[in-house]
Amino acid sequence: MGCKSFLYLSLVKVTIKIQEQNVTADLAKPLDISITLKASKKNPEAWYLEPPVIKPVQIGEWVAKVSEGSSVNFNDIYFNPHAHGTHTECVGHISEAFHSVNDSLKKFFFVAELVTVAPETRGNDQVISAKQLKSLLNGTKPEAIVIRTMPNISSKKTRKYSHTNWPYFTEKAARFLREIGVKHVLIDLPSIDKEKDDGLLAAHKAFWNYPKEPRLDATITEFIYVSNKIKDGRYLLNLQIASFHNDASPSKPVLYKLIDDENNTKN
Ligand SMILES: N[C@@H](CC(=O)c1ccccc1NC=O)C(=O)O
Repeated sequence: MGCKSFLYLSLVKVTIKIQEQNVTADLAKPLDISITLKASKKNPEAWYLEPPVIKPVQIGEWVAKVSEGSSVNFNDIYFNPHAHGTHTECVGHISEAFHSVNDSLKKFFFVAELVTVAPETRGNDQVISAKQLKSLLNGTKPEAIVIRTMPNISSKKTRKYSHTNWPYFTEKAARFLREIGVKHVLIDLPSIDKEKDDGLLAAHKAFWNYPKEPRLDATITEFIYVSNKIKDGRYLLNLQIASFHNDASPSKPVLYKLIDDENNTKN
């Protein structure tokens, strides 16, 4: 019969225990901090690559596009996880030995601290320093940190970053995060390191403790975008990747506001 029933869930309250902390979040209100990958000039770019390509498979006369007579839309996608949008990487990004991010990230919910930082000027560079992170974290030692850099303009979602010398972490800043036990760093820049650093990757190495004792379970997520509507503070983070056997994968980090959070003074 024509009877349909819909259930509108306006509040989906979950309480989970993470690292001995009970946190309650409303899963009906996701705050998506990923950038949508598009095959257009509007997609962000870094590392000197052209935009991604999404195009129908073509075999002889057959074009896999419904509007061109195919029964299905069936696209090939060409993109680079590091250059074209939100992605999560593991130490395999800088190691001689192969490591897959799909083996590094085995849990998907974390308590995360969202902080906003205005990088400091050092010569011709803009840097995020250990002192700034220390002061923003104010003694908290989160499992994940989400960093929103200032100025936070929505053009970050479409910016062409190649040759722009974007702001980056000092080596000390990355080491500080490792030392306080942060496992997952998320940032709204193409890299936590300086664009042109002659292959030094000092912050990546410090964060992963590479090559001394590589932290195989630590990840770096780059190219996120955190709307100005989201306030600094503690959140439940759901960090999901596509299951690629590769050093990096496109990812979808989503924040959930915590309800009645006694440990959160900010939101
Ligand atoms: N900064 C490095 C290059 C680099 O880091 C890089 C190059 C291509 C694709 C990704 C890179 N790093 C990403 O985190 C260099 O100047 O050699």
